[in-house]
Amino acid sequence: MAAAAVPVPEGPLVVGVDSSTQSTKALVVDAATGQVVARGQAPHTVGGGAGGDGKESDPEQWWRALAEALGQCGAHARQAAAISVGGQQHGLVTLDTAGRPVRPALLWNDVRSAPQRDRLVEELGGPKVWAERIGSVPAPAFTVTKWVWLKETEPEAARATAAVRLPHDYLTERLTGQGTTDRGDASGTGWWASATESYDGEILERVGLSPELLPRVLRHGEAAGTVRHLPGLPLPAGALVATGTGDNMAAALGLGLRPGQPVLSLGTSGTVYAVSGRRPTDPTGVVAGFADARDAWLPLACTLNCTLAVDRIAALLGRDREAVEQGGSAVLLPFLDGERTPDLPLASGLLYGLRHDTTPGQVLQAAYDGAVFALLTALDEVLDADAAPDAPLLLIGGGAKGAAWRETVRRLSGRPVQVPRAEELVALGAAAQAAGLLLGEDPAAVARRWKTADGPSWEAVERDEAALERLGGVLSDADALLRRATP
Ligand SMILES: Nc1ncnc2c1ncn2[C@@H]1O[C@H](COP(=O)(O)OP(=O)(O)O)[C@@H](O)[C@H]1O
Ligand SMILES: O=C(CO)[C@@H](O)[C@H](O)COP(=O)(O)O
Repeated sequence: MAAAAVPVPEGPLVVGVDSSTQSTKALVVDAATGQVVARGQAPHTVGGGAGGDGKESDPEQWWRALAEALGQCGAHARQAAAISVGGQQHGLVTLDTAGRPVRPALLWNDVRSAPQRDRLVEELGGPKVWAERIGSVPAPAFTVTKWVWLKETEPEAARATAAVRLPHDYLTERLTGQGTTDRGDASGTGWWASATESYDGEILERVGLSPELLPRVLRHGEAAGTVRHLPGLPLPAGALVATGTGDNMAAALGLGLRPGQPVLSLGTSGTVYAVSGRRPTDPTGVVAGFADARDAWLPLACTLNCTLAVDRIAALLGRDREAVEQGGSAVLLPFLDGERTPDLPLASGLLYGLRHDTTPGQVLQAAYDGAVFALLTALDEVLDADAAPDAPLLLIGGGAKGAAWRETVRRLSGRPVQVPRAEELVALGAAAQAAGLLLGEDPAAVARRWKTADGPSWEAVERDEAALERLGGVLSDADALLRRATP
């Protein structure tokens, strides 16, 4: 059978980039119709740092991966009129006076700054003060905690730092030559106050970081600049560059979300979020009070252990990731990397409730249950009065392609589930932002016009209360163990 021909593009072409933990994905999209005309993907390496217990990546590798992913898009990328970069949130990129990385970036899922986080939260007056001012009680994911860790652990690297960037800022700056960021990604640093929508001078002073080292925060709809003459990068010089944003904010744009529509994203991180008109200020720290990429808010909860953790358990059991079996009493808390939601940065994985008749497939199902339970518990906190209790959960991220993930979410949430056919929603959101800038349109309206959220849906099933109760019970009874580092 002949391959289906890609229709001739109607409108100008735009590029959307997702620079995430595991890889860079690039899409070339027809701005008029949302048709993806070309795509590329190149992997990243995540290392453990000097002690082996961190999560670090080389920003130069992200840049090379971007060039490779764009290269795979062939001639289409060279015809793009605008581009935007969505990136993994929170990562600390430190640059020297020549704009080169001083050291590898500290990633969002590196929990080594947990002691610095605890101290910082107390020093500023406790969780409530942070929540009111910043919008979030920082987790060790937040950039501010990583900067303090760097100053204490590698003071020479901190001294050599002439600029501090987030992953998407770094890539955008390499495209334009301008140090810029946006309010969405800035809201995950811990030094951008959601109450005033500006950098917080007192926090910056407390952590010894000059505001001059930080990028300018662009407003929604502003341009970051244009693509410089960059030989070797298959993009036309002069193409418009949009602000870019954090990956979750980009996915929210990519879905054209309206307030209160709940999203559950299954990737390296698990996230649950919704757009809201109200600025979040959750003093428990479960809900991060991020800004979205427009002018609203994006209350969000994030877990560290999602698809990679469950895939690891499947590999340990020697099973395909779909080879789950129902039944039994096993409970698995898959906190292989420590955990952020619940706030247990030192935790490791825990398996409980084994019997002679427990099967490997049941243990694998228990890993899915543990990962999804943490997200659904947080979802209740993320959603506010805007949210309809029976609204379908939009399931996105690499895991949304898997039946075991989808069925676990249905069984533990009791909600209808919809899986958008469009797979790369972060990159599509970035493309919608680029198209919005180019055409002078609201990027969320662009995504709605592209019908990015369309896809099959599954009805609600009865919630598996027994499984939820078992998981909740083990989580609270094992609290002391989960707060301890493994010897
Ligand atoms: N067909 C599939 N079924 C289930 N999970 C999948 C499938 N394909 C990819 N994945 C999962 O998707 C994950 C990557 O998701 P993605 O959203 O691309 O991650 P990230 O953006 O965090 O790098 C992988 O860890 C893998 O477990
Ligand atoms: O830390 C968070 C959100 O607060 C993560 O969601 C990161 O933004 C990483 O995303 P992925 O690489 O898993 O997409």
